[in-house]
Amino acid sequence: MSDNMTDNTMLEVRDIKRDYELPGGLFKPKKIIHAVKGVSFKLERGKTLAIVGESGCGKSTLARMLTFIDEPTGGDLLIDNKKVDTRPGHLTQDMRQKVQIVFQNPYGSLNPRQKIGDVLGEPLAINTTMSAGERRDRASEMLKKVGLGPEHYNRYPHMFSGGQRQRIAIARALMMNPKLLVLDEPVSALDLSVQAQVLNLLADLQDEFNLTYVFISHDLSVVRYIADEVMVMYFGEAVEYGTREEVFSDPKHDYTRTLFKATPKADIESIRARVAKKKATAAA
Ligand SMILES: Nc1ncnc2c1ncn2[C@@H]1O[C@H](COP(=O)(O)OP(=O)(O)OP(=O)(O)O)[C@@H](O)[C@H]1O
Repeated sequence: MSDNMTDNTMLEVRDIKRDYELPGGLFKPKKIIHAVKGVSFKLERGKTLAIVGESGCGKSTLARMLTFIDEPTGGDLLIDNKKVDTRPGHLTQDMRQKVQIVFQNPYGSLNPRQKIGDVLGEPLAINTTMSAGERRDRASEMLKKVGLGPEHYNRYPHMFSGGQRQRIAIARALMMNPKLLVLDEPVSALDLSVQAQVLNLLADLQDEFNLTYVFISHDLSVVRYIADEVMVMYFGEAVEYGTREEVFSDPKHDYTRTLFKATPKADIESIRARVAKKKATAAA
């Protein structure tokens, strides 16, 4: 048996880099920004890697490279044990479908004039030969999976709360049966109690579909709840990388210690308590 057949790795990133060139002017030389300076990690199927760090550390750039929005300037990206050809025009349809992204503010990406049922059916209309009836069934089924109902099918984005809109964005991301979800600050714009509900939903969907998550966040309380592994980024570099237990119980890097000190413990306890309470209610 080849290694690939036994390997449970969903995502492997080898020394990935992204530079941005800022054009110069008459008296100003052009400038290169090293947004991501060579990051490597491996993530197993069904697991969650949280990427933490303050604004500007390169988290979103990494997210954009993992989802093929930005082309890396160096390094390799392997998804499902296949090396991805990230050059424009070379990405296969199959690879594109395997990876989806959910952003912090789904409102920006939802067409205000499109009914939610059509929002969900669109990826199927573009990428499959499914009939309108089949698309409708699948969209309704997915609405149910994210905790919404058939009555929501014909409503417009403005008729939903922030938490519901994030559920819709998650549903849309799942329509093509992806294997990897990149979640870029998916709960940061939501109230704490709604955050807990959406995190719970993500955990349930992960179990049900064996999804692999890369979860970008600046919020350590959320990371502590959701992550199996944690990477801390600082000025484009991964300064810390390990299991959640390792990173939280024994942070190695000064930056991580400073980051942890800045997070009130009450936040962590409060989100854990809310999630536990929600789970208990659901089980009752
Ligand atoms: N398209 C771009 N052109 C030029 N520079 C960019 C571009 N995108 C990002 N950068 C720069 O790259 C660095 C990393 O940015 P990035 O958005 O990845 O950080 P981040 O950690 O996600 O921050 P935030 O949480 O604020 O989004 C920053 O210095 C940023 O200014």
